[in-house]
Amino acid sequence: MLFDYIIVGGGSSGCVMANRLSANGSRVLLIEAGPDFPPHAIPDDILDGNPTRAYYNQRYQWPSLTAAVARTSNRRVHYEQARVIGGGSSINAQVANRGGPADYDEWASTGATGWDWEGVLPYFRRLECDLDFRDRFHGNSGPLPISRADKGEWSGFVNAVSTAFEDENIPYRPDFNGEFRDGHSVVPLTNLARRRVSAAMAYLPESVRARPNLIILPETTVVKLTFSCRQVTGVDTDSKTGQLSYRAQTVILCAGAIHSPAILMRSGIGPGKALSKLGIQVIADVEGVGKNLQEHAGVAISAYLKPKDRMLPTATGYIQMHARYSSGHDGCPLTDMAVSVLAKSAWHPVGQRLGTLNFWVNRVYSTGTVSLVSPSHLAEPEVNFDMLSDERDAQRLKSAFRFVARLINHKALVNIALDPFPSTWTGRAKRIGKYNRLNYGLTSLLAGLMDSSSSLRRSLIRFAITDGRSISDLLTNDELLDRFVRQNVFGNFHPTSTCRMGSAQDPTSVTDPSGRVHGLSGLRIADASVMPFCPRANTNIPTIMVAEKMSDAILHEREQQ
Ligand SMILES: Cc1cc2nc3c(=O)[nH]c(=O)nc-3n(C[C@H](O)[C@H](O)[C@H](O)COP(=O)(O)OP(=O)(O)OC[C@H]3O[C@@H](n4cnc5c(N)ncnc54)[C@H](O)[C@@H]3O)c2cc1C
Repeated sequence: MLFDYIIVGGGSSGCVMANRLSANGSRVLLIEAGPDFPPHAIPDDILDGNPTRAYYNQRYQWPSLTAAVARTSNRRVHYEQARVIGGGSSINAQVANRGGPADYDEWASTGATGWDWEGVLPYFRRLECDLDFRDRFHGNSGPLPISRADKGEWSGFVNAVSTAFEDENIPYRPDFNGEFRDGHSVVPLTNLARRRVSAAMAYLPESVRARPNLIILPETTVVKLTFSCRQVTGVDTDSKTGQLSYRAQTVILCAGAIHSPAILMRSGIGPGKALSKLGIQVIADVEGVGKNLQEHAGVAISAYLKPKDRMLPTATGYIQMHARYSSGHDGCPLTDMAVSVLAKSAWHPVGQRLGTLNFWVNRVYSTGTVSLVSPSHLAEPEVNFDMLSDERDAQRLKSAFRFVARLINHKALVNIALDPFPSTWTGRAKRIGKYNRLNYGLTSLLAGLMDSSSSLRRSLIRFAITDGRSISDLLTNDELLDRFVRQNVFGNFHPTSTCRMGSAQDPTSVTDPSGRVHGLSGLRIADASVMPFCPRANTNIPTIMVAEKMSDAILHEREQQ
């Protein structure tokens, strides 16, 4: 069968595309490497309003994907990327930030014509059904519900952080998706009645799945694209049942910022020399494929909370507050930094006792790469983030550490956030964050010891939770702080920009502003990889906006033909 569209990847962007492009009768094939869960069979950990169980469930991830984080630390870690219908939106923390007008105006100024704020706002409105705000910034009839936990649910810890922010001139702003200045707020969530709503749930309900012109093919990996000269004609796939090819007039890559460039390169589209070295026949020498990789680089400070200041078991989510502020560093824009405030740091008993200020550089300048080590689809691409390689990012993350250390010692917090310590979401914290009985047992034991005496707690924090460094050690020794941030920096699972949009004259760009890959026909990209740079927001809602706008452009062009 010849499809009108093959969509590769059923993640945040792919679900949008499948819905919008199949609405007018076009024949659409959606191919997803991971499992599909129709609305009546969604696993409980995906539905959970508290995302920490789904976060680290290996069943929903690419198991062998690793990444080098920062050049100076030689650290290569498992990098969580979704492999399940709904993609990142099925396992993410459900935070629904948009980023601000300046992000998109800058996108447009770098060659993504039409992607300025006025150009993207209609699509932010179209994707959402905001349950709290009705004004020109918000949509109230889109597929994706966005709601905010009640401020009254804030724990004692989060209320005290709010007081500290107010004293730092970072005031409370009720609507983070409508006010774009420095401030702190309740977190907007892709969440309805305390349950997750993924892109799959929002865009692929039973009514859409029932369309006879839409086929969803789960547990099937796209190996590479097929061509006739420079015209893409379809895809080769691999699954448990064998290798099959499918044909379409247009293939749309929605495989995310790590796997879309990998599929391109396996197919011969990318940096010619590097592909030739691997024995891959070069179809189009597009230097920008896999370059310009960005992520929000961050570290964290955590503290032990007294029982009365912890999150109530009945409260929604686990990130209760989000803040943005301006670093004031030379050459950096306003609201370039972000802090998310976790009223509990993980699902387990230790996590329930720890509050965390997770802070990151929200407008990053460092860039990394995705490259191939083998032409085989069975080998994951090599991911090098090179976080903090741009000195502005390193300096701002260090300043942020000093700022958050001051915040946690604010008078409103000193009797609430006890024994604060530098923390990171890496190594030990990640291993113990996996949802299983052994980790529950271990953390129950550790939690009991932490509660039993303050001196024992301090020793445990110093020697079992951290690597022995205290906040004051890092504040008094810049070299130590520098080493700490470079060795412990981690992203927020927000990879973007490896196939960035731009003009055909720009050698770093891969697609035009409608997602068409330069120099080829029948091929588009419509996921987080096309973003010219990572916006000042968690990336799920911006990605869904990208797919909404791209699908509109495709349908519009089809109408004109
Ligand atoms: C653990 C985690 C937490 C996050 N937290 C947040 C948050 O709270 N808020 C927020 O805004 N953002 C968050 N994000 C980021 C956000 O979810 C992503 O930016 C967004 O999902 C990206 O959408 P995408 O469509 O580009 O890619 P994805 O959603 O990753 O979708 C890509 C899909 O393509 C499939 N695929 C890849 N290669 C192939 C192939 N060869 N063949 C077939 N299928 C393939 C994958 O299996 C996947 O399902 C988080 C992400 C993760 C992983």
